[in-house]
Amino acid sequence: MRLETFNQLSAEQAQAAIAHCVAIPRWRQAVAAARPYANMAALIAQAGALAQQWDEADFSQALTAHPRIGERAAGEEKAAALSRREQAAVGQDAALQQALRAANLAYEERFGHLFLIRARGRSGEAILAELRRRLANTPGEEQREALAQLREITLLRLEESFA
Ligand SMILES: NC(=O)NC1=NC(=O)NC1=O
Repeated sequence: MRLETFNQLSAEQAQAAIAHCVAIPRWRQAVAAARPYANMAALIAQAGALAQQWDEADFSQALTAHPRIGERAAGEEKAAALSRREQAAVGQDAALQQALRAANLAYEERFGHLFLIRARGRSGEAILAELRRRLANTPGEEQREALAQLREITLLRLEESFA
């Protein structure tokens, strides 16, 4: 979609146009309400600033739309298709898949929620290394890192929506 088109949509249509970026309705409403955007830089800047407001509740809500790393997102909606593409780099190596499964479980036991990472541009091995590194975080450190990763995924998806 062109940014000019996005600027002219109704509020509901604009929110629907960015629904695949992140499952946080409050953010989608605020990004749509801040239109019109003069250019992509203004959109990304505003979307990023709004994403800085995300708290633990927003994070939990967003996780419902992200499959575990290494697991294929089910369903045909756009967000699932994006997850599959973002995670394509994880590849099919059985040993790596097994190591990711074990590390994901350890992470979920320690932090009580899914491990989230911006997978785009990362190999499966790099993701596993990050997962193991972050396992050593305190809950506070990990909340900050996980929110930052959610922002990266969201802004990447937003950027390519209007590329
Ligand atoms: N658990 C995850 O990290 N999921 C994901 N990371 C991405 O970059 N896309 C996903 O769906």
